[in-house]
Formats: sequence, C-alpha cells, structure tokens
Amino acid sequence: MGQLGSVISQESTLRMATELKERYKGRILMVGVDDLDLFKGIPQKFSAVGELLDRNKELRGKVVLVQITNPARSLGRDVQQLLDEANSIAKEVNSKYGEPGYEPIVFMKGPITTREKLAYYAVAECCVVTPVRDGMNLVPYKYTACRQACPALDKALGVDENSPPRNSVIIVSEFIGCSPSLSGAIRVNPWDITEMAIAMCEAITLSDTEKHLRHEKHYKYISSHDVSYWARSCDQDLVKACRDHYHKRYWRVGLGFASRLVAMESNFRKLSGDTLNSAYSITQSRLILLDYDGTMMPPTSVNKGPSHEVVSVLNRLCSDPKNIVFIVSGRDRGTLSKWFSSCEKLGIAAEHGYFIRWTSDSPWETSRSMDLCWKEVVEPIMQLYTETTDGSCIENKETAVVWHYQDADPDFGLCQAKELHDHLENVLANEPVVVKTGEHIVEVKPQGVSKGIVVENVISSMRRKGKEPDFLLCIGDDRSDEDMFESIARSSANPILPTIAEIFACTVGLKPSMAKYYVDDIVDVIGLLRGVAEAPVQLN
Ligand SMILES: O=P(O)(O)OC[C@H]1O[C@H](O[C@H]2O[C@H](CO)[C@@H](O)[C@H](O)[C@H]2O)[C@H](O)[C@@H](O)[C@@H]1O
Repeated sequence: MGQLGSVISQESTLRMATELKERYKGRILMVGVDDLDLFKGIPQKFSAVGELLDRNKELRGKVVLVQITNPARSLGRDVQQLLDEANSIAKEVNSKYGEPGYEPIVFMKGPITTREKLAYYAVAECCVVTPVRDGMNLVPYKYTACRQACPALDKALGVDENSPPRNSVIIVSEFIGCSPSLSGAIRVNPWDITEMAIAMCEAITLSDTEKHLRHEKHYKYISSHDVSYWARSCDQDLVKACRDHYHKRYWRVGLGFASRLVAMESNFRKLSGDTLNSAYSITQSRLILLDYDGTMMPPTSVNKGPSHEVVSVLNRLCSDPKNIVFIVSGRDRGTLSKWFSSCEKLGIAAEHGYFIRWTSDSPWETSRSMDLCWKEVVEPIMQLYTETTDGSCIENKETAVVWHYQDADPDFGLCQAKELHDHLENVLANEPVVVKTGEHIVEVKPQGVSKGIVVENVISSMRRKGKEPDFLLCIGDDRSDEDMFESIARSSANPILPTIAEIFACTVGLKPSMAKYYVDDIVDVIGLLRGVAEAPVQLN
C-alpha cells in the first residue's frame, strides 16, 4: 500500500494519469490487467463488452475497456491461439461499435510499466477481473488502493470537494482466490457472457453513493489486511501449533491430497471395549448420550433412518433400569420420533436440544419460546446460494434453517458454504441467533440452544431426581457434538459439581477434539454399544 501510494504521487505518474484522463474524457473507462494465459478469461471478457454494447445502445461511443496484458510466460501454441481468438473478438467488436477516434476495446500487449498500470487504475471507473480459474489475484486490491483519495493525484485530476470522489467498482470472477474477500464486488461466472455484460452495465450505472460504499468497504479491508497482518497471523498460527508440542502426539490423517499431520493431546486414545465394559459393569446410574448422523448412521447412507441393529441395541440399553439413553441430534423432532417410535424408553433431544423428551410417552419440553422473525432474513439469502449452487437445498426446521450442500460439487459447495457463513454472520450480527457449520451444512439456530446445554440439563435433572450419574458415555462425530464434549470437560473440571466417576467422551474419526477418546467409525460405535448392552450384569 505504502509503495503504491508513493509511486502514484510521483510527478511522472501524475502526468500519465492526467494524460489518460484527457484521452478518455467523456468516456467510461473500465480496466483489466492480466497475464496472457488461458485461464484469465480474456476472450470471454471481450465478448461481454460486445454483448454490453449490443444490449445498451446508449453506451455505444461511451464505454471503453482497456485490457492490459503482461507478456506471456511461455510461447506455446495455446498462447498464440488465445491471442488470435482475443484479437479476433476485439476486432469484431471494434468494427461493429467503433467509430473514428473510438474503440470500445483497447488491447494493450505488454510489457507495460507498473507506473503506467497504476495510472490506468487511478482513472478507471471499473476494474474487470474475470479469470476462469486463478490463485489469489491482487489486481482488485491494487486497483482499490489506486482509487483511494490521494491529495496529489486528486489535484492533478481535478477532483475537489465539488466533484464526486474517485470511487471504485470491481467485477470479479467467483472462481478466484480474492473473490470471498471482496464483499462489495459484483460477482460473476466468467463462462456466462450475458451475466458479465449485465454486471458491466450494473457497474457503470451504480449511483455514486453505492460506488462509494463499496469502495470504502474494500479499502477498509485492504488497508487492515496488509502484508504485516498476514505475516502476524502466520506467525501466530505457528506459535499456536508449536505450543506444548513436546506433550502432543502427531498423527497423519487422510489420504492423498487430503493427507495432513495433526497434533492431538497425548492422552487422546482409542476407546476400547474392555475399558468401557469394566466401567459399565460396576456402575449404577448411567447416562448415555448419542449423536445420530455420522454416529449411529453413516453419512453416505441412502436410507437415513436407523437400522434394525441400531434400534435393537438402543432398546437393549434402554431396558436396563440403570440406564438413561438419549439421542441428541440436530434433526427435527417429527423425524426422530417417527424413526425411534419403537424405542419407548429412549430419550430424544431434537434440534440441538431445543426440544427434549425423556420417553416416547412423556411430553416434549422446550426451551423458552423464541422470536423466529430472523428466518425471514435467512431464507432469501440461502435461496440465493441455492440458486447458484447446483445440488444444494434448504431445510426449514421449527427453530432453525439449514443450507445443505452434500449433493453439490464438493469444492464449490465448500467455497459457497464459507461465503454463506460469513454473509449470514454479517447480516445477523444483531439477531439472537448463531450461524454454525456442520457436515455439509450451514445452519442458523437460536442463541443459547446447543447440545452442550442438553448435557447440563439432563445431568442436573438426574441429580434432582436423586439419580446422580456415576457413568457417562457421550459419542458424536460433528462440530455440534464438540459442544457436548466441551460441556463435559468443563463440568468435570468444576470442583463445585459432584464428580462423575466414569466419563467417556468419544469422537468418531481420528481428528482434533475436546473428547478424550475416539473410535474409527460407526461400526466401532455399534460394536461398543452392543458390547456393553450384552455385558454380564454385576449383582450388588
Ligand atoms: O446432530 P446430528 O444428528 O449429527 O444431525 C445434524 C444434521 O443432520 C441432518 O443433516 C445431515 O443429513 C443430511 C442428509 O439427510 C446431509 O445432507 C447433511 O450433510 C448432514 O449434516 C439434518 O438434515 C440437519 O438438520 C441436522 O442439523
């Protein structure tokens, strides 16, 4: 930023910018700066300019796209073909809509000095960055910095308090790294020429206030996330990763590209049937809390309901009067009560514990009634992401709304989920809700509702009934289950609360977790449960 600022205020840059302003007087200047390679989407960008002028007669003679290209890094046949294609589209558009002294597309092949590029950024009203695939791409950041108020430049360009400030508008491809950080940009799919033409028209016709708000938003982000910010956060991550590393154990998890090394607490270990059985057999008041999806039912299962084996093992556990067994799930109460209708003594905590029922014939207890007006804000936003993410859908529960992307393209689905998560957090900042990410879902649910609270409430209720638990088994696989593990860890570290003698908090799958134990998969979970359900009963 500092370097850009100093180059832009130098006399020669100011001269270039003034000269460009004069050259494009009365025109609306859009700029693009790309390497000359296949991924930058230059032919698509040129076609979009053609369509823009096709659809909007009033913009003919006014709009100019200056496309600067850095020299190609290689000289393969593909680069030549790209160049031929881009030249031919530019020629066609220019001959159709150009006139003496006016070319809608100015195709400048580099090398072009940094100073000259900055001068173009400084005078262009819009920057079009539309690769079909790219890494980070810093062009929008540089453009924003060059459009920020700068006394020397503003003076040279004749911008004063009586004229609108030099704002910036960015059209950005959804397929590039910087896209999620540019929340004020107009996002496009560069393969969709019409969408790009419409975006160009929108960018040009935005009101000055709107342009200003978008520019300010970007500038604030760029100036606070500078090189030292990135360096500091990398440093913090390294410090965090190294903290206590002598006391941690390192595991390689995942395969191929998904393979990574993760650090786990040294006492994190696999839960064995022997350990569990011996604790189970000597205890008198047991609490068993089980997540459903990913714990009792594989995520890949087509039939999402519980298998006969699951129902049978749960019934067996419930039939022991020393046991209280709960399914603690994010799913809705209607589905869970239908699926477990044959498990009369099974407790169900649905929608992350907003609804709790101790047995099939006891009433549903609910958390305090909540205002759900925020759903009206959430639904249209999720709808937007559903329309642009093939395979995704919305689930509207009684107290929560969920965006599902299990059937979408995995990479794109994940990208969209991250963006949706941030989008919702911003919009809902003042609402009594939390936005959570789970297994292929982004969920908005009321604040103060979590599986961790279920653990606290069920244990306190058992205590009130004089059934102080002496054995606690809690198994789950997902982020929402970490709330249960956290609550268990917190209460067992609290000296005021009575101690539960045997605690087994267990995650499914080897991964960093607040749980002390792990098992590999659902087969292990069912095996452990079957093991304790069939364990010989010790007579007191
Ligand atoms: O707390 P859980 O029992 O783990 O339930 C969490 C969510 O389960 C459901 O979503 C899951 O199943 C979907 C298919 O039926 C799948 O698309 C998604 O990826 C899974 O997370 C349920 O639909 C959600 O409401 C629950 O929050």
